[in-house]
This record gives sequence, C-alpha cells and structure tokens, in this order.
Amino acid sequence: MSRGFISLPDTPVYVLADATVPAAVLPPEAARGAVEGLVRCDIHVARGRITRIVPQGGGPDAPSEASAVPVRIDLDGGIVLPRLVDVHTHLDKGHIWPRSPNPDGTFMGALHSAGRDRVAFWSAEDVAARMDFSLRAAFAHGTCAVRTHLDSLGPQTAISWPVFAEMREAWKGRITLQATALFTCDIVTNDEPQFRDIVSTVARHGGVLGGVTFLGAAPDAALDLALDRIFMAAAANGLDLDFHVDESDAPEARSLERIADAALRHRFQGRILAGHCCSLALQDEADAARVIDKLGEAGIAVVSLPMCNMYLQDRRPGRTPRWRGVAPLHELKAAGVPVMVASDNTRDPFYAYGDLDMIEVFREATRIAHLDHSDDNWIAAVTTTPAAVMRLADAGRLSEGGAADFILTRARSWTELLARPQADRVVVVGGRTIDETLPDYRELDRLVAAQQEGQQDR
Ligand SMILES: Nc1ccnc(=O)[nH]1
Repeated sequence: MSRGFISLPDTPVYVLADATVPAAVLPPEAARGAVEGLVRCDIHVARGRITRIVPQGGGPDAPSEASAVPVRIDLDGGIVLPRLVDVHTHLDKGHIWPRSPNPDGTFMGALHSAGRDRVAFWSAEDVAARMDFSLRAAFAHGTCAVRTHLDSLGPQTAISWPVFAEMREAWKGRITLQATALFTCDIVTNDEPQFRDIVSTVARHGGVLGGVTFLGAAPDAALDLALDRIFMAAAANGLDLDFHVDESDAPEARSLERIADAALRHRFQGRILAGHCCSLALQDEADAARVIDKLGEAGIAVVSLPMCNMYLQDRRPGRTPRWRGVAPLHELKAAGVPVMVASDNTRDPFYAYGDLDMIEVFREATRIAHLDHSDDNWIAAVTTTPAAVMRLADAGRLSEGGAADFILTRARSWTELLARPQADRVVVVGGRTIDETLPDYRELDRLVAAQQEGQQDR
C-alpha cells in the first residue's frame, strides 16, 4: 500500500524526468544553473542505482542502457530529495508517553518521568518493540540513517546496547543505525568502574561516546576533569563524540566552551557533535562570538532540535513562552560551523509529539529558526551535513553511481514543499517504491497494558 501521488513502473531502468533537485545535494557539476538553490534535471536509474544526472531534457538517454529504452516518468518539476539523515534521536525512549507522560511539560518533568519509566519498564523486549516501531515510521517517511542516543546508566547499558546491535543488523540495507552513549558526566569522576563499562560497551558495539554536560550553573573543574577523561577514552578507542550540551535557558550554562577547550587541549582527531546548545542563543554577543569562534577552531559541529526545544524551553504554567529555545544556527553557520537539525525525542516525556519524519523536522525548523529568507542551502542541515558527521559518504546526496534512493514530491518550489506536510510523498529505495504504511499506535497498547498489570501485581 502506498500513500504516494505516483506509482513507479516495475522496471529496472527508468528516467525521473523534469525533476527539481536542491543543488546542495548534487555534485557541483550537476548543480550548475541553480535558481533559489534548485536545479531542473533528469535522473536516470538502472537496477537500483543512479546512472546519470543530466540537465532537464538536455542529456542523451542513458547510453549504457542502449538495449533498453528507459521508461520516462514525468515529474513535472516535482522536487526530488535524497532520503534524509536524522542525526539526533532517542529511540530507546520513544513512545513511552501513554504510560509515562510529562506531568507539566517541563525539562525537569521529562527527566523524572523518563527516568522512572526506564527503571521500571525498559526490558530488552520493551526497548526492542518501541525501537522497531520508531524505525518503521522513519523508513516510511524517507529516512536513510539514524543516530540514536541510548541512556547508558546503571543496568540499562547492558540491556539497551545489545538490543540496538540487533536492530542495526535487522535494519541493514534500509536504515543505517548508529548509537551514542548518554550518561551524566558526574559518573566519569564519581563512578569510574561504571564509566569504564560504558566506554568498553560503546567500543565493542562501534558506537559513539557522549554524555550530558551540566545544564544550569557554570561548570567547575569537575566538568573539565570529566571531559579530559571522556576525550582520552575516545582517543584511546578511536571513538567519535556526541554530547548533550547546555539544553537550558540559563545564559550561565557554559559547558559548550569547556568542550571546545577540551577538544583543543587534547588535539582531538575524531568528529565532535554538540546537541542542543540552547543557552548559547542567550549569551551576550561578545561571549557567543568567542564560543562560536572556538567551535570553528576545534571543528565541533552543532545539531539543533527545534521541535523538542520549543516544547520544553521557556515553559511555565499560565505564562506564554517568549523565546524559541533554539541554538543560534545562523550565526554558527555564518562562522563556518557545520549545523544541522534533527528529530530528538518522539512521544516521550521530552516531546509529546514527533514521528521521526525529517520532512516535518525541516519544515518546522524553517519556521522556528527562520531558515527562510536566508541561504538557499539549508537542506544540507538534514542531508549532507549530518551524513558527514556520521561518516556516511553516500548518504544525503544524489550522485551518479549512488543508490537510487529518493523522496519524490509534487512540490515544485520551497514554498510548495514547506507549506504542506508532503503526506503524499513517494519514498524510493534501491529504485523501488516502498510500502509507506505507518505503524499503528494500537500495536503499542500491549506495552502499556503489560505495565498496568505489572503494577497491579505489585
Ligand atoms: N532533550 C533530551 C535531553 C535528555 N534526554 C533526552 O531524551 N532528551
């Protein structure tokens, strides 16, 4: 079954004719002549791969396929995107909302509610069922790669990482999966055996090392010591880093600069991603400029999570929120810092909504962070930039020889793309349309029912 506006013919060779493609996802030679960051072209496909990308109506038909006259699918100017990259998610928390909602919509409410749910219910079976549900939604929406944080605290580390490893295998060829350990940095200095266990688990599973740096008051020497140990462990094991940073409205939350200092101090060679960085937007301009310069020097990339930040930040009962909660993406980008946006949480206490739909994330990010009236290459924030952070050379772009993976839409321009949710998009993987049926929430009811029975037994 498909929700899509078009069904592709069941032939191995075809041309997506008169496609509109963002220049940002094309190689430079195919991106020439872009208007508002968009190029009209024909995309030739054979046996699951892109064979040629030529100017619209201009190029000869695929010469390598001379024996087969390619079927032409006229897209009439419809935008074609590569499948999108979701670099910051929490698949282990997803969809616990029905049994553990956020009581008041605040960050502290989220922390407590999710923490209680984890301790009570996160068996391997529970985590696996919710992860798989989330990945089916992501796949149906047109996502090709997902990085998830995994709460790596106490006994959960030994439960969630093997489940993740199974999921990565099961989803191979459909979605590329990566995981990052999420733990509070005080563990590093206060519970060294636990930290060593986290590092060895991450190394064994080919994961990314992370941690959440303190949210409120200016961090002291303890944070620097913790960061030193995290950077040394990452260097010793060849791991990349991915932190939760300053997710708060406190301008005195300054751990981002400490991370940049640590990266420079250690001359760290791996990739570093900093997530959230909300409070950077509230620092005075001189301070923010200094921090942003240091990020550039240290080669740190930033991912903003606009939907979750708008939900949690500046929430107080009876008071309308005044600020949007997002990192200063324009300033970061102008300084050459790689910036991206991602889903973050989905239907859990940190965010009541969300469906791992990167079209939704890009559309919401455009509105929340004013990505419009600006550079016309912001689509890189959900395609090539996160792909580079994840070291996925071919993801998030369309190129000759690359996989024939696409999101086809009826929209011909950015305004047509972003005005509607693109519910009739067509997702193509390996040259073929996929089943875009979204998983039914009802199948998760048993997880809530099991929990209620468990509570009655107690
Ligand atoms: N925004 C978030 C912070 C920490 N943990 C989460 O799951 N989400």
